[in-house]
Amino acid sequence: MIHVDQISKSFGEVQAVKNVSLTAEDGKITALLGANGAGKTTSMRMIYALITPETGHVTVDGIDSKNDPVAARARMGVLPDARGLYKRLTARENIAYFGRLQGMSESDIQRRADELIERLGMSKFADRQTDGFSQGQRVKVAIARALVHDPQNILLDEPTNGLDVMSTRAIRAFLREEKARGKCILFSSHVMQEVSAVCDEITVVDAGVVRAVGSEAQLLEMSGQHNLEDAFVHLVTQGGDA
Ligand SMILES: Nc1ncnc2c1ncn2[C@@H]1O[C@H](COP(=O)(O)OP(=O)(O)OP(=O)(O)O)[C@@H](O)[C@H]1O
Repeated sequence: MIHVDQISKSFGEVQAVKNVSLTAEDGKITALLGANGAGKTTSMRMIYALITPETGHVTVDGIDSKNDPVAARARMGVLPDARGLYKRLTARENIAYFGRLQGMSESDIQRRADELIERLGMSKFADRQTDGFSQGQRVKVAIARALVHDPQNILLDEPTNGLDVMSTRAIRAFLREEKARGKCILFSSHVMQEVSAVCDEITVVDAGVVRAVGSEAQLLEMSGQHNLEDAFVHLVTQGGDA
């Protein structure tokens, strides 16, 4: 479970994130939904302890990430916005390398890599060097690598950005399976269809501020709209209340 309490971050004159709070529960998929520049990536980076918030704090399974960033990070698997892979390594070797960084045994790494390769539909390219991989292939490897240690909390920054329908569906199905296993999943997106398809809870951010929090049904009700896109536009232009 991830609890975010009033985090803020500025870059010079730009207040990228202002007092953002949210809770992502176990067994649920929670979205951070916002337009370009809304502050999603900055919020995610603070949540996964890559940058330090100027105000507020983040707890991951009750661990304060400012006090104990190493323990907090160990509880998370992160697909960051930059998905750099080691080009000379194969997909399987990229996954294994992360497993070693997590201190896993070789037998556990092998078992887990096999499982992730199968579940994410990577068998055909798992033993190829990742140099030249398509975007969808790269994202799958990056997800498998991030989740090699089977973390309780799964954080993904725009996971299906630029992916085709088959890759998008494979990732959605994977996230639903992880949710069924009781994992806490938090992802950022600007794609209404995506959020609508998989999310239980949605936090709407705009200009660094939380505009609304609720299920899709609740957001439709509070905005008086009939679909998430219209609700989103209404909430960010009318300034809905969290
Ligand atoms: N390193 C940085 N230096 C300066 N400004 C930054 C930096 N990182 C983010 N910002 C600014 O903070 C604001 C929020 O950016 P952020 O990347 O968090 O938005 P986002 O919601 O992830 O957007 P997108 O959907 O376009 O990726 C933007 O105005 C952006 O220009």
